[in-house]
Order: sequence, then C-alpha cells, then structure tokens
Amino acid sequence: MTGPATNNSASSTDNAAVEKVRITDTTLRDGSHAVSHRFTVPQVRAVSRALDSAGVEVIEVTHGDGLAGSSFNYGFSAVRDIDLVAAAADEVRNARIAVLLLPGLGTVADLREAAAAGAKIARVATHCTEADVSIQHFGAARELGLETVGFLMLSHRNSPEGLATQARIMADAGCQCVYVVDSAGALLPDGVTDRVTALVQELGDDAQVGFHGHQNLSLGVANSIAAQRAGARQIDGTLRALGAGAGNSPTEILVPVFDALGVQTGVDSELILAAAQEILAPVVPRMPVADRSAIVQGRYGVYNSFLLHAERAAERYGVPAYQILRRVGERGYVGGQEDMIIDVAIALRDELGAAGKDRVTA
Ligand SMILES: CC[C@H](O)CC(=O)C(=O)O
Ligand SMILES: [Mn+2]
Repeated sequence: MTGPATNNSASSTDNAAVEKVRITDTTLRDGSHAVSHRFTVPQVRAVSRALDSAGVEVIEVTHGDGLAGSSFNYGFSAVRDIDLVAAAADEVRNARIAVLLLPGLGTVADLREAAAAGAKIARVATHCTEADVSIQHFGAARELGLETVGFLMLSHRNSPEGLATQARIMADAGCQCVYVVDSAGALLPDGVTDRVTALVQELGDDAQVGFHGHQNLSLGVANSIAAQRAGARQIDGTLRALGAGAGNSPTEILVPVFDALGVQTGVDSELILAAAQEILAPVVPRMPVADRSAIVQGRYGVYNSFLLHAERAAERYGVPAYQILRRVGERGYVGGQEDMIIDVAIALRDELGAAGKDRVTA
C-alpha cells in the first residue's frame, strides 16, 4: 500500500538519490522484556511470518537480554532462545534473523550456535562507554560470516564526541553498523541529531549508523526521523511498541511515517498494520505504556530493562516503583546492576517507614 500524497513527499521525489532506511523489527527480542521472556514457538513463527510477508528485512529474535539472557537474574525464557531463532529462520522467506548478544552474558559459543540455527546478523551491545568489550565478539561474528551491528546502550550518557570514539572502536573491530541506542527513551530529537551526526562523520564509509528508540517521552518516532535525517540508515521498531519500559518506536507507525516523508523502507504499510493488529495484539497480555514509572525512566535516563525488576521490588518491599527508578537514575546505575534495584528498594522502605509515610506500590 502506498500512502496518500503529502506536502512533504514532493521534496523527496525532487532528489536524484532515493532515500532508504532498513527497518529492523525487534518485537521478538526487545518485546520479550514486556512479556517476561515468555514467547512460545507458535507465537514466534506467526510474528516472523507476518513481518517477513510485510517486507521487513531484519527480524531480531532472542531473550530480551540477548543470547543466554535466560537466567535467575534476568528472568527465565519459556523456550530456549536458540529454538526460537531456529523457528523464526525456518519461517521466513526473505527476512534475515538477527540475534543480540551482551558480552559477559552471551559468549562466542552462543554466537556459533545462533549461526547454526539460522541467524545471519549479530548485534553486540555494550554500555556506551565500554565498546572495547565487544572487540572479540565482532571478530568472531565476522569469522562466522555474520553481518555485524553494534549497540551503544544508554547513549544519552555519553557526549556525541565520546560516542563517536566508542563507535570507532566497534567499527575497527569489524562492526558494520553502529547504533545510537536510546535505552531509556531519554533523548530529545536534537540529542539524537547530534549523536548520529557525530557517528556519521567519524565512520564515513567504514560503517553505517543506526538508531534504536524508546517511547518513554513519546519521542521514539520523532527521534527516528531525526536520526534518518542526520544520516542513520538502520532504524529499529517493534510491533505495537512492544518492548522494555514504555516500549519501542512502533514499526507500524515508522513505516507509514517514512512513507509520508518519501523515505523507502521496503515494508508494505497495510501488511505491517495487519501484523500489529491481528497477529501481535491478541497474544500480548500487557502492552507497554508510558505510565508514571516509564516516564520517570525517560526523564531520569533509567535503563528500560529495569522496569519489571523495579515493579517486582516495589511489590515485595511495599515502596513505589517510580521512586525506586528515580533513585536508580540519580545514582546512574547501568545494565548489569539489576541487583542494586533491591538495595534501593530496601533503603526506600526503611526511609518511608521511618518517616511514617504510607506505602504505595503504583
Ligand atoms: C539487554 C539489552 C538491551 O535491552 C538492549 C536494548 O534494546 C536497549 O538498550 O534499549
Ligand atoms: Mn531497547
């Protein structure tokens, strides 16, 4: 389906070069956070089939925290992620299956297993100041013949120049596209523009630049437009925004928006709307929402994967989740420090109890 003509579609047809972005849909990876990593094989097959038919080029499938994320700390998957990767790879005709890996959690052996199960793209994620821990994983991924993508998580916590330095480390290690990852949904459009521009200038022809947005401040789509305009060539989304925290940029909105801007995604708007409405919505018990906790995450720059951990601690210790998250943000905790959420909850319980305040859990 081609959308209706809009005022701004004319400018793009005036340009000799056709503008394109590649959409990576991560419903079956980032969305896994929102369903506590409970995706089943039939669900993964149905969603992969729908995304593939709509023309989505890349589908990411893994535990929300990446390969080997299934654990006591991060939450156990209903099904081994390698089995989900194999199911997705078996289902698609054109799309390529990507897997996420966090060094220290996933290993090179996990990458090898994922490649054998049909994965074609390895996305290696590090904190935005720690790209050096990804070097051996990019080398191994390239040796396995995988396309490579690097994720600089919590990108709002590094300056454009600092982020560009980290991107260079990834590119030199064999990464073919470095993403600005707005893990907390904390970036505003100018912050995205500055960071993507810095990476594009640093990387030149050595690697592409990508953008992964979240909806905490309702800016996932606007930030994706800013990223594309600054030179990003890969953009992430999820069906119905299913993802950590307030969820991700919705794929079914990114597609018609880029269409209206004259930017080609190769995705059929009508089929992606059907995938969101008819395939994904019925199987998801709780859609992410920009509620008090998620908005606090965006404003205080808190890693979105912390939301469900904070909600569980809130219930257990009788303190509000949003207060836990605010303090986690003030202290600057990053992915991998999930255990600190418990410490914060216990301290808050003691403080609130001492002050004689009511305990609430919302
Ligand atoms: C656990 C990896 C993390 O969820 C990656 C990501 O999607 C993000 O940082 O936003
Ligand atoms: Mn994310």
